[in-house]
Amino acid sequence: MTDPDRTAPRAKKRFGQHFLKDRHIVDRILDALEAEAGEAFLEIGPGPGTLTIPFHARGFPLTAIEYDREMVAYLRGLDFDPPLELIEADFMDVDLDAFFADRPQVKVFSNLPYNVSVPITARLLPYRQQIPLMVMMYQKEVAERIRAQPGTGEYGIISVLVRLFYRIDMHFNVAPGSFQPPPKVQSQVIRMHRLERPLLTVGDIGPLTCLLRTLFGRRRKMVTGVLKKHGGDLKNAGVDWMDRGSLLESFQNLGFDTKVRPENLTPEDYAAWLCRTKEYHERESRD
Ligand SMILES: C[S@@+](CC[C@H](N)C(=O)[O-])C[C@H]1O[C@@H](n2cnc3c(N)ncnc32)[C@H](O)[C@@H]1O
Repeated sequence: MTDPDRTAPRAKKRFGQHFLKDRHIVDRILDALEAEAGEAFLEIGPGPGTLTIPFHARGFPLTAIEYDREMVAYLRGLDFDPPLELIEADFMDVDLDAFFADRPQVKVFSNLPYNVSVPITARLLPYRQQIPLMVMMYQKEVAERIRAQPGTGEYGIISVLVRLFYRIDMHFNVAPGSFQPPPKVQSQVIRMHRLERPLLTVGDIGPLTCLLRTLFGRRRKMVTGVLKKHGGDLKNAGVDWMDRGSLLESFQNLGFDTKVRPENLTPEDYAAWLCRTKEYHERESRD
């Protein structure tokens, strides 16, 4: 389907463009999607179509969102049959409520622009019910943060948020030489499979993120101390039940060590804590 007369635009630094040139890595990413008939797919940042063209050739419905107008024009000039649905936009501005309203289940893949890889990932999480699987390439350190174990220096907000809803069941490293131009950093692809039963069953990402920001902003301090001192910040969380008193009461009630630090609580601990906090608040408001 490619038009041999057309030359892809040159990579631009400001869009984080490092194009995959290693066909073996391209195939590994596309195979990791475990695409099946009837499924729909979203690619973020197709660039010149490195992943897009071979994936489209596999015959699955694909939507791609690309910010760089020049890349969009280039892709539009290629003869995709059936046509590729291409949205020219900054992914961070796309109306995802509208996008996912029309598409009940969409597998997502991307060789992410590294400067916005975490915000893009965080922006997808509220739509997890529509996203059964993601295969994403990150700067290696970022992928390792997402995969990090509690108690380690890498473990943080994005590790908790992703793993409340997804199981990371596959990862592999990609060397700078697999890209054109080569980035200065190592890369890593991770596959995230949605959990059949999400760990978090109350509230949503917004309030939880507010709590995690308050805590991980002082990750070496004790959770109880941080809450006593900065729990007032949670007014901005947007839910009435996540108040300092309910959080402290349920924390104690769950039997967590009062000396524990934010980085020592697992995603399961955070989920249980939030659930108990909501129950506690509701009981208090009723009585
Ligand atoms: C690392 S390149 C990957 C290109 C191609 N998919 C590949 O694997 O070779 C990242 C792509 O994301 C695009 N991009 C950067 N920021 C974006 C944003 N905010 N929204 C959508 N696309 C973006 C870039 O223009 C670029 O095409």
